[in-house]
Amino acid sequence: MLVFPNAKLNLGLYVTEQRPDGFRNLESVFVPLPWCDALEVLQAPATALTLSGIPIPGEAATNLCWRAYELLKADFDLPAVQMHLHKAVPIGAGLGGGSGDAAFALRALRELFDLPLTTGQLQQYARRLGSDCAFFVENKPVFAYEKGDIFAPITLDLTGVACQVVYPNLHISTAEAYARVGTRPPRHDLRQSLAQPMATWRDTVTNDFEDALTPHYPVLADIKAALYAAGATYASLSGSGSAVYGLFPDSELPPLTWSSEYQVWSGPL
Ligand SMILES: C[C@@](CO)(OP(=O)(O)O)[C@H](O)COP(=O)(O)OP(=O)(O)OC[C@H]1O[C@@H](n2ccc(N)nc2=O)[C@H](O)[C@@H]1O
Ligand SMILES: Nc1ncnc2c1ncn2[C@@H]1O[C@H](COP(=O)(O)OP(=O)(O)O)[C@@H](O)[C@H]1O
Repeated sequence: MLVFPNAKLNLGLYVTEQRPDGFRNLESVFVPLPWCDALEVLQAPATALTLSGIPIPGEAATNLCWRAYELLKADFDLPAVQMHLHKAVPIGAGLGGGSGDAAFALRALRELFDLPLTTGQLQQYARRLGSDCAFFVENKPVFAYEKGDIFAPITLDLTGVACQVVYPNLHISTAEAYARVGTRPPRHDLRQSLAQPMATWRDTVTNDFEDALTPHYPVLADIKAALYAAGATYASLSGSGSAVYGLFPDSELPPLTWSSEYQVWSGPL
């Protein structure tokens, strides 16, 4: 079975409270971003994971695809599988690339072996692999809260919106980003703000990580300014960075030229 785990973007992100379990409560809107890895899962005589594309730090057994398999194997009599992951989504980018791989591995294993798991049950497994992993089970725009793993529906019309995502070859780990950010009450009602015309989002749809990280990584502000200068209606850091994206509602992407060291994805949302 061949699947294409996509990434995500955050439209606004408020880090609101410290939790007793050490995590933070947040509020954000997650939307699927069609920048994809490729993952093949086949029944095989012995379990193995092979990798290509962007190098992923750590042993195969720490890879989120492997951990997804181990998680289900603990509860179901799964046969051995051969998995191959081709990595294209940058890591440490705030694009949830690893989380997407994990959730798509869970989904592929459920389908391949006909596991009797509801969407809610699969989301519970996904939550054990990472806070934003459960989002990729349904993979549709949601308002996310608590650890970013509880969802409420949101209506968001992004038809005709073109997007450019710029990864400045800068790995910011999620743990580092959370260590640098404080907590504060939400600055706006995100769902209300996103219901207004996109031209108003610049002032109301903000990401707390952007304020916390930009003083340490000025390149983030430079990319955002370049996207606005090129005509973006809205631009922001995604998640805990370091990818910055611009939205262009008339489907027209600007002829922007970025450093050859950057990775850039452009297309409709
Ligand atoms: C910031 C967000 C926003 O969408 O995404 P990314 O930018 O990483 O894609 C998420 O909260 C990232 O979720 P995820 O990447 O799954 O994080 P996890 O593996 O669960 O946690 C990594 C570390 O981040 C911190 N963490 C994570 C989530 C949360 N709600 N509070 C936290 O404090 C903890 O220090 C934790 O040890
Ligand atoms: N399949 C995978 N793809 C990407 N990162 C993975 C994967 N498996 C484990 N990881 C680990 O997860 C971390 C990054 O996850 P990722 O979701 O890409 O981060 P971010 O959302 O911040 O860009 C890295 O420490 C990486 O080693």
